[in-house]
Amino acid sequence: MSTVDTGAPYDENAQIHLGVFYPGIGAQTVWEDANAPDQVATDTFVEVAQTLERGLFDAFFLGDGQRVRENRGAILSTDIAGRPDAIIQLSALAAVTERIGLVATQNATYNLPAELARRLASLDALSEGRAGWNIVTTDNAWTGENFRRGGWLEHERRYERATQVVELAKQYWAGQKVSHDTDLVKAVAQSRISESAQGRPVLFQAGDSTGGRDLAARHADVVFSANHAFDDAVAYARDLRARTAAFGRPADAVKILPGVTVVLGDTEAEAEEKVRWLRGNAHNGVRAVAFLEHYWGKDLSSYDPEGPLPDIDPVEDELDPSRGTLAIAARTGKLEQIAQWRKLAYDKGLSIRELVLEVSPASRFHSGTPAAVADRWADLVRNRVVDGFNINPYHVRDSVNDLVDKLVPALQERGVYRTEYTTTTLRGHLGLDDETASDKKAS
Ligand SMILES: Cc1cc2nc3c(=O)[nH]c(=O)nc-3n(C[C@H](O)[C@H](O)[C@H](O)COP(=O)(O)O)c2cc1C
Repeated sequence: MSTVDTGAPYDENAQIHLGVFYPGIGAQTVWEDANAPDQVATDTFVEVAQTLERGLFDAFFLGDGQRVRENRGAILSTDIAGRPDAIIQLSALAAVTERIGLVATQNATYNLPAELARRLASLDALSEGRAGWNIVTTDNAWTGENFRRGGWLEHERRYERATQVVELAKQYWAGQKVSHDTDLVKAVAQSRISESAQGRPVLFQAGDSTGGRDLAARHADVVFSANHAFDDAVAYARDLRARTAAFGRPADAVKILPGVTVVLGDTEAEAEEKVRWLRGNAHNGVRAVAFLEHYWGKDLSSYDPEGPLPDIDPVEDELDPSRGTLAIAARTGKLEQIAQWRKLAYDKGLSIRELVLEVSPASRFHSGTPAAVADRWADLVRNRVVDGFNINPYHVRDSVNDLVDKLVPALQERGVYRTEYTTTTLRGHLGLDDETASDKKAS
């Protein structure tokens, strides 16, 4: 029995829900490996989705980046360029899969509600009720420059707009007549979208601030959470469930799936060795200097990655929050952040590369033997700390195969994971209530 207070009761029969995600941008996946397929080819994602369906996964999930990050006028070396639009890519996958859910990340800052609702409903119809929308607000001004003619919305305004866009999408999906006119969104008319096998797309949410959590608590079915470490995950579950109850919903109405990278080995030592290799790969010398350049806003290529941190100060425009280079909490304190890094590097005698390895967010590894990871996860879902995980494979082929062939059987042995699909829709796989009726009442 549980002694952990997560805001939901211990459940001996809890089942784990699994998704696999690929970020729209970023360097969490090793694409350069000789055995890794092409990072944008349709065939690659057909292979992944079909493998995951064999592993009875709830969902295949794509992140979105409408403009890749830049560093000194060039695409940041860690970013993937040329990834197709998630909804279009998932529509192709709908044709070659039968059961797995298909979740598209789409931002609520730059999309128009009627058009977005229609595209998502189209994916839902094509896939016969397997679509999901991961609602994000997108925190950088580079994307803004491609839309809104260079305009950019402040953090709180982005969540105001996102709330309006989601509420409008729900109205369109419920077949309501829409009439909405604010300084952020104008929308009129009735949509001709028909209901899918699951009523409407499942709503995921990603974004960890108060505004993000409230949006999830109010409207989401699932949250793609950033809180994977045990204490953070417990605190997050309690917080989200209190917010959800405050919006008049059952406290645990929103499924919590943190993003993690799973590294499996036949022994603990082998798994640890793989983690070391992966971290080193993600933050080799060139990437470590590029990481710092992103904060300094200056060409640091003359600095030796194995040497000390630059002793020069960052340029002013990189301090502007609209640059989106830092997590929101750290944005106001860039100089302070750099001062902290200098102290850390000095105290521990770290080089640029070692420091970046130490402070970068690429540490959400859940690693070990399949049995050890399955034991840990069974404990977490039964204690209701999480409802499952959204896994970012570190390698397109090898790590996806490992999940399906090694981790899934270990979870099944522990009775926390399905042995066949018993439902046909994403809403069904996730065990979510049909909220379509309440959408209709609410609007
Ligand atoms: C786990 C996670 C995944 C995210 N994925 C995306 C993404 O694929 N595309 C995107 O534009 N923003 C993505 N975001 C960024 C959010 O949309 C948001 O802009 C950012 O987290 C800042 O908001 P916050 O302060 O509420 O966290 C993601 C955020 C989180 C926490």
